[in-house]
Amino acid sequence: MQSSTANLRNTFSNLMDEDCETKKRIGKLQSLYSAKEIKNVMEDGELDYPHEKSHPEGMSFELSDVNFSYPTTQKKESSLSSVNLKIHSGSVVVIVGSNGSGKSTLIRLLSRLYEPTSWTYRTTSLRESSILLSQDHNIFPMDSAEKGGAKEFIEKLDKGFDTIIHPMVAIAANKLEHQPDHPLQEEKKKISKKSNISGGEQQRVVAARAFMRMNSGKIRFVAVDEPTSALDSEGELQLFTRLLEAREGKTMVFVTHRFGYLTKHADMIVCMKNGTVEEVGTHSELYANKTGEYTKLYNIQANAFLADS
Ligand SMILES: Nc1ncnc2c1ncn2[C@@H]1O[C@H](COP(=O)(O)OP(=O)(O)OP(=O)(O)O)[C@@H](O)[C@H]1O
Repeated sequence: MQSSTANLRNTFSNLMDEDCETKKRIGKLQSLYSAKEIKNVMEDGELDYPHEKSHPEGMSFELSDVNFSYPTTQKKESSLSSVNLKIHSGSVVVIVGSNGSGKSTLIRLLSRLYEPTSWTYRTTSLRESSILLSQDHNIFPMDSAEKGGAKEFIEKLDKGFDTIIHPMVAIAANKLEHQPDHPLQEEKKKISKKSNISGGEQQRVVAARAFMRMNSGKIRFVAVDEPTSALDSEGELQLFTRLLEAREGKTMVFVTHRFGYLTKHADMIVCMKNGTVEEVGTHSELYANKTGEYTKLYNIQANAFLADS
């Protein structure tokens, strides 16, 4: 089993220019970096992510020679190999690539679902400043909002916004079947039945929750891993439009298989292949390379569309 050898740095140049004391502390942490990396010990950062007033821009990232293997993997190859990438503050970035090329792994590392070996900022503080919309989600009761495209279908449910979508109490109580006196048993009885909603409707609820979190004013990074795989075309367009409308002061990174609206609006497209960054550029820059990976993937979709019409 190969251990995680991610080497990921998050740089906040504006902050470093602004705040001398912070700069000194970051310098101290960075001087410790190599030693920690050798021991492969994850240390949480010491700093809170800066408040919106002192740091109104989106997060910026710099990945320097990042290698990453999942702790549980049986595979010899790393999921990411020698990834170098700069993501500028406030930019909209789209990650594309074929299945298994490393797109989700990259966005998970940026969102710190998996830990690199060293980091400057406190995990909890970074999480307060980030949102990840992904395919793997839990739906919590009561989440709803118009921007996520969930309002219309929620209003049609028998109990509307009072509907409990996933009775988490019931799930927890299932583990307590041999403890009849446990207080959760009472809660379980109160929940009559689970309300089934479709995959696309679930994605709308998850998106709605993300918009609710954006209202906190703390969000500086929005990571979106294929949140629209089950949405219809209209729902997808609406969601992307609303996310892009909310982009001010935020860096947004999307993973998608669908070319079109998002790739056209991206400040930067990252095209992955076999765990490496194959190409980086705008749509027109990448499409100018007629033998490139991006052009190949784009043409497969464009040709399929033409064949259908
Ligand atoms: N949780 C995991 N544990 C072990 N290996 C994983 C895990 N998730 C992904 N991998 C492996 O890491 C590599 C990159 O996977 P990743 O999910 O990042 O690709 P992707 O480009 O997002 O693929 P897709 O387009 O199919 O979603 C693949 O070889 C995959 O099998």
